[in-house]
Amino acid sequence: MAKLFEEFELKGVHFKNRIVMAPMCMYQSDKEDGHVTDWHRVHYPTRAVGGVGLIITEATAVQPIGRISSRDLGIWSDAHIDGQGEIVRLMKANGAKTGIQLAHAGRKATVDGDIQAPSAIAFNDKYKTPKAMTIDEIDETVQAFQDGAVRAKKAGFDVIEIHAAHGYLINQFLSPLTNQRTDEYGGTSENRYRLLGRVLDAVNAVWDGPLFVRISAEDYTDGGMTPEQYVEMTKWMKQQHVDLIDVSSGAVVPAQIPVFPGYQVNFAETIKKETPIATGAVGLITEPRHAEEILQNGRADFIFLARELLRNPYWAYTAARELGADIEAPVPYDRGWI
Ligand SMILES: Cc1cc2nc3c(=O)[nH]c(=O)nc-3n(C[C@H](O)[C@H](O)[C@H](O)COP(=O)(O)O)c2cc1C
Repeated sequence: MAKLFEEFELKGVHFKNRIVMAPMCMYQSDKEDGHVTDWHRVHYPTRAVGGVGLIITEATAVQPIGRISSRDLGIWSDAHIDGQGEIVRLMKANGAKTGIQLAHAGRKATVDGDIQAPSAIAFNDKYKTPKAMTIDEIDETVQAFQDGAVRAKKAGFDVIEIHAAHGYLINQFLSPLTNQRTDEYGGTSENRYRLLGRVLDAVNAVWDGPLFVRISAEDYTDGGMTPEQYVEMTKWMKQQHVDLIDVSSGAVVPAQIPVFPGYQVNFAETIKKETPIATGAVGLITEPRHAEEILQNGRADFIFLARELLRNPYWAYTAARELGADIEAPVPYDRGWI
């Protein structure tokens, strides 16, 4: 049996295969209110019908000030629970486990008004210069992640992923390139980790399901973070009951990224072996045999796919045929999936 179709369990949640839909912003909320729309109601359950084991929905803002765009999904108010619950129900009804990525954009927010970050440094000249966060604002943000987790639980999600990658707020604290604070949130790796550590504690207090963290393992810039440096932090994450590190890279500062099939897999492998902890490999993985190689060689535990699932929501079916795995078709598709 192909490993891609082997089951997996984390904290009592059973995954039917190792195929994960990576979070992808759709920017399809109406009226800047962060609510789910028909687009989400069609887009996400379609991937469930297509056989994806776990669907992690897009970066979902825990505070309006932390939106990447004004059309991001939100979970900053109780009014968001019903809409999120509806897409969870539709995904589950079609056989997938469900995850939400809790997010705050920090200095990469493109909303009206002031934006926040660890330090008052703009990403580039196209972005606003953020205000350096006060301790009170940090406290409010930690609380917002906890409130978001409570709402995600009420909506019925199986997995919470904390977005600590791609140069968004938590990542801005983790990397010395973006964090030039001189208080207890900046300087040493312990201090730069403090915001993520507090967010994980706050989420753990209200959440006992599988907990993932997405990191940018490599900043591709001198003086920035590397996978080896992240090993120290992923050990701390493991102590804080994190079950899986979703290993992405880049976007912390403008940098040239060498991109090729599987370009981030080595980072997932380093984190997995050195921590050790379960990892997700992501980034230009499109071929079933490539996915199988990564799993069989013990380089990661889950395969996260993003753009390939935009092209082919039935990738799991395609992969099963190619790898000779026998997977259950949705009953109405039985005559087609043979
Ligand atoms: C349209 C689009 C939206 C994305 N939005 C998010 C997001 O909300 N959160 C996130 O962590 N990554 C996001 N990403 C990055 C993907 O999750 C993934 O890491 C990246 O596309 C590389 O994987 P791929 O080669 O399979 O597409 C996005 C990517 C795309 C193409």
